[in-house]
Amino acid sequence: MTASTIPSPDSGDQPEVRKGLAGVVADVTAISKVDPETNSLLYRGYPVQDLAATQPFEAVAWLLWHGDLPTADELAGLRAVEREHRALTDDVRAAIDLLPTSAHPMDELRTAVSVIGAREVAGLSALEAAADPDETVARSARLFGALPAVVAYGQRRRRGLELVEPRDDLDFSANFLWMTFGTEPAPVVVDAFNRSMILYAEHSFNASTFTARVVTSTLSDVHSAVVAAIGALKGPLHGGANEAVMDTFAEIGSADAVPGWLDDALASKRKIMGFGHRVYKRGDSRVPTMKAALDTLVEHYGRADLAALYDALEAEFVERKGIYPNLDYPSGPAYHLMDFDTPTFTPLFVAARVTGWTAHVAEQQAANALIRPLSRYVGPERREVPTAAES
Ligand SMILES: CC(=O)SCCNC(=O)CCNC(=O)[C@H](O)C(C)(C)COP(=O)(O)OP(=O)(O)OC[C@H]1O[C@@H](n2cnc3c(N)ncnc32)[C@H](O)[C@@H]1OP(=O)(O)O
Ligand SMILES: O=C([O-])CC(=O)C(=O)O
Repeated sequence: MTASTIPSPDSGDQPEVRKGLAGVVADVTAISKVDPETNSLLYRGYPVQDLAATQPFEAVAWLLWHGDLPTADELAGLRAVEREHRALTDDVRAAIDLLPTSAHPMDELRTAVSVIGAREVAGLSALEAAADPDETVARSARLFGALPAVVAYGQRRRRGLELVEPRDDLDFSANFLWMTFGTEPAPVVVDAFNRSMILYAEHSFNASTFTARVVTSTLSDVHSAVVAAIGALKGPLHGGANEAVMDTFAEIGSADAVPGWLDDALASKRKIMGFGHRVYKRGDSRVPTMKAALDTLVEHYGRADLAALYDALEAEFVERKGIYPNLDYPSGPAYHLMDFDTPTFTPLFVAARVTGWTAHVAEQQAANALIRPLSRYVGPERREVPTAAES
């Protein structure tokens, strides 16, 4: 919209307000295609379920940033950068240690990214710090390498355990689990975790990605965009729902308690976390793949009771409301079975989504326009400030 087409507040024109920007196409993207009609999700043209079945997460990170799957040399190069940044640095550890152990892990992670970002661009003006898309991708690869140690250390700190140093012989997913638990993870767990990372990596103009693009559009830098995106993802209507799913399961207790619990929840108009989606109205394209990964974990850990609760809530809620699970529904219990603490689930989402966010930051930088929508004013008409005598 050019300045001349902006409706004047006095003209009587009433521009349509799309609450929540629902249905608004805000820009183009070549990174992912979310298609609710075919219930599909493509990353740079590749079906996400095929990537999850065949690729290590590092290769998908490369794909999102560069547009194609990496050659063997490119993958080795990214892995070298990722490994170089795996260890928790002293400044980040000191910043985390300043926070109470009762701080939410998303707040820890947000703080850590702030510290890393300040270090990355120290000495640069704000304009210099913004950088170009290539430098943004380079910084993003370093950040991608650094985040697992923050998540792992946070959980260990809350459990009163010592830091575990990274291992160079493990890939991203296996090393993430190693640093968190200090034991060699079973292949079935690594595989489920790797799939979850790939499924969580990217989803077009969701709220946190759009937040990152808004920040980028002012010519701010990639770490500032990621800090803001972490704030957006924390909310239970978005990434925070994976934690909320597990809280719901804990509240319900067992499969046979589902109908009564749901009667009460719906009577009090509660939102059932892990269900519903702004774009998908007939089911989330990623759920079957994540549910299959969850099934392997249920089998591995012998937790048929959890699977029964999962199935019972899904069946009952879909039958009553016709609203389907989103990705947070299977990933919450999957992370629970892996022994992550519930508040750590959304930071795991961040460790994955940082790849998508930063790919969008680079895309926004390459064809930038300041993001600044309009609002329709509904407050009082112009009035006079009372004089001292009148007030
Ligand atoms: C990875 C992700 O970020 S996926 C999303 C994770 N978030 C959640 O799981 C939170 C629970 N879900 C929700 O709150 C919603 O479904 C959202 C926010 C994800 C999508 O919301 P919107 O597209 O804005 O739809 P909206 O919230 O208006 O829902 C439409 C109707 O369905 C109902 N509805 C939607 N989801 C749910 C739910 N999970 N539980 C109960 N009712 C629901 C709404 O109450 C509303 O009913 P109404 O028309 O009678 O008022
Ligand atoms: O697309 C959305 O609105 C939310 C979502 O599923 C995601 O970010 O993965």
